[in-house]
Amino acid sequence: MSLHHGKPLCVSSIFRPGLYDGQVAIVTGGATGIGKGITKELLFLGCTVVIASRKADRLADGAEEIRNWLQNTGRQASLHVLQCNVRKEDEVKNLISTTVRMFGKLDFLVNNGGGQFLSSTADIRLKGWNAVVETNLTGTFLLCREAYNQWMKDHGGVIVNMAMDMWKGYPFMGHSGAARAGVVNLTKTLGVEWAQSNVRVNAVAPGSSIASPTAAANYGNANIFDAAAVNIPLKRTGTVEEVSSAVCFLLSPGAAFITGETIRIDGGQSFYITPNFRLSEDSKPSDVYRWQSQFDSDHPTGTKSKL
Ligand SMILES: CCCCCCCCC/C=C/C(=O)SCCNC(=O)CCNC(=O)[C@H](O)C(C)(C)COP(=O)(O)OP(=O)(O)OC[C@H]1O[C@@H](n2cnc3c(N)ncnc32)[C@H](O)[C@@H]1OP(=O)(O)O
Ligand SMILES: NC(=O)C1=CN([C@@H]2O[C@H](COP(=O)(O)OP(=O)(O)OC[C@H]3O[C@@H](n4cnc5c(N)ncnc54)[C@H](OP(=O)(O)O)[C@@H]3O)[C@@H](O)[C@H]2O)C=CC1
Repeated sequence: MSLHHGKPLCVSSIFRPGLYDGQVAIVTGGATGIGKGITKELLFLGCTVVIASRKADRLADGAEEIRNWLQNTGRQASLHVLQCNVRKEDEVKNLISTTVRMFGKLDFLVNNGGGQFLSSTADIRLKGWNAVVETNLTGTFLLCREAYNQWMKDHGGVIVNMAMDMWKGYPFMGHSGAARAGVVNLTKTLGVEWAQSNVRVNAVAPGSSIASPTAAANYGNANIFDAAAVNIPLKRTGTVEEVSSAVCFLLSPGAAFITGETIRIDGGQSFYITPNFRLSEDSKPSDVYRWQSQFDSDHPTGTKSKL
């Protein structure tokens, strides 16, 4: 552990201190989980960060925790909070315009906010489908469009979007898998369309394995991510910091010649097995998928692992 102004430096970033001095970023969903990790690293590297999501109490609690944490590293936080539901066009427009008005610029946009619920696709109601697609795909589109039109078109910038391990489809998350595949495709398109404005657009695709209390709470099981480890070639779950460092790389000049790309952060999981779901032992080839959860005691996935 190193010391900074006599205080223990309790975080490490592989990037040089001050890398993002004077830069301004928006991180959606920046008060929890992966977004909080990204916010911390950007602040640590000198960036001004605006975190934005739906719930004011979450934003306030997250901001307080982040400020306290940053103080312990000996740095001053330039952290700001704006409420925004990415599904609402007027709120997205307001988030971008307020940020540009307050800080005079917008260098980075991290479209991290999002999520879904588990359901067999046959049981998803239209309202639920729309909620997930609007959150993950339409919200990403709206934020990209507004960031570009209101600032980046004339000044350049970098955008990082959020995908997931939907490469082979995503049983029981059909809505989110489809939306995230759309995000990957949109990322390629924008990488080409906006290159003329020196705007780079990339994405990260975490495996189903980045543990955070808020993410796990969404599925009603605090250990839901741990159960994924057995199907990950690197034999462990990932951390929010490991997503953050990939995002910070994509935002950095080190990635100046990378655009339209999606980086997998999944310990090799997506090259090995479809996440978390498997055909039941008695299924015939024509059978529909039957969900066997990692927690199904009759068929614990772990005992079937060949690794
Ligand atoms: C074993 C291994 C596994 C392993 C599984 C591990 C997964 C790891 C991979 C991915 C990890 C992550 O993404 S972790 C991130 C997790 N975090 C999140 O998901 C947070 C954000 N999510 C959400 O807010 C919600 O899920 C989302 C649906 C998107 C928005 O909800 P809202 O309440 O705002 O939406 P509304 O517009 O009110 O519409 C809600 C409608 O959605 C549907 N709906 C919502 N929740 C529902 C539910 N639980 N079940 C059915 N249907 C539901 C209903 O139709 C609702 O309508 P009514 O019928 O009228 O009520
Ligand atoms: N954890 C994992 O293994 C994986 C996560 N992901 C994705 O990474 C991102 C971060 O997830 P994670 O940190 O794990 O989970 P969290 O549940 O902690 O984070 C989700 C964040 O998104 C925000 N959010 C959700 N809906 C909206 C909305 N409509 N408008 C604005 N903000 C919204 C939430 O804030 P609020 O409730 O205040 O709106 C919350 O801060 C998500 O997109 C997630 O789906 C992808 C693959 C794997």
